[in-house]
Amino acid sequence: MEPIIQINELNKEFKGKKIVSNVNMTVNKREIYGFLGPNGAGKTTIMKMILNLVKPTSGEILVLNEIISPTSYQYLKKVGSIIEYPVFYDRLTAKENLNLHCQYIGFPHKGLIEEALEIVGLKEVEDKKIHEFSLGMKQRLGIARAIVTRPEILILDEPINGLDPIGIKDMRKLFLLLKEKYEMTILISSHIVSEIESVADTIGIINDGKLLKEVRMEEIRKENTEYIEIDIDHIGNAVRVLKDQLAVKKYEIENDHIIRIFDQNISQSQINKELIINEVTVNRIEKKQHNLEEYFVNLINGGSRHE
Ligand SMILES: Nc1ncnc2c1ncn2[C@@H]1O[C@H](COP(=O)(O)OP(=O)(O)OP(=O)(O)O)[C@@H](O)[C@H]1O
Repeated sequence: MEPIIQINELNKEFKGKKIVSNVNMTVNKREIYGFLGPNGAGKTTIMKMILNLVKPTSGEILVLNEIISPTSYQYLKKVGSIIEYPVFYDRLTAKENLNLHCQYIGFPHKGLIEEALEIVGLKEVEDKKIHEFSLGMKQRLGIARAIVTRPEILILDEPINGLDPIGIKDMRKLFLLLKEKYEMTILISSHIVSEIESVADTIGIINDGKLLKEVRMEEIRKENTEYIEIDIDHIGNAVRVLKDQLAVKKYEIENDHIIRIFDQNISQSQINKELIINEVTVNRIEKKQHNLEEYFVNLINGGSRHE
């Protein structure tokens, strides 16, 4: 894996208030990096620092092996982005908007405009005025604008926010196309796990300006496939039995009566039997599937997982 964005010990303060704290992050070439965190976690601020729109208080950002300084701008030719909501001229058509953008940035290859519209699925409506566009169409046009120069890196701030289920599905397809066919590296922020769970290769989970975890999706899928959830009366006794009699190693205490067991080599019936023998009342025992949503919520809330 080849790092394409590398962030080291990044900090940002606004008027003495820490917004980003000691963030270390690596986005690898040709991956989709899902940047997950609740509203106000600091995602946009970090994206703006990568794009040199906001200056870090301290720390280092490397993009395509170049250390970003306040005067770096050449690298931006290789980076496309949508930060916050994409804005267009409402009375102009989709194509006219992209034409204007290319003139503005001095990009001469007009042929690529048609191609960008084709890629995002807006070729047929290129002559429609923007005020007739839906939110999903505007988001796709934003992406067309961001990819018209064929950047190596695409930075998208909440591109799925507010879209309907079909719009979300189309967007996911588009991300995969851009990664696979056009070999782009994509950094996407979101506060809704399910929006990017299926397309992300890596996720970085951020809360309160701190990167809590950076992990490959395949690891999460492997780690969190199935678990057994038990509802018991006596948490202390149950934990003792699980550890001493069954050598359970990976478990999580959800609350004062629910435990989740992640060890894959211990069966539901073994657990049930051992708890009953040891006089722990089992109210419920069942197999469940862990999903990223729970993983995310658990991390944000500082869950009590034992390994
Ligand atoms: N220019 C600024 N001056 C002061 N505070 C700021 C500024 N920009 C951002 N902040 C604050 O920094 C924090 C992080 O904001 P940021 O927009 O980076 O979060 P986010 O994770 O992108 O959330 P959202 O999805 O709501 O945009 C917020 O508390 C915000 O109010």
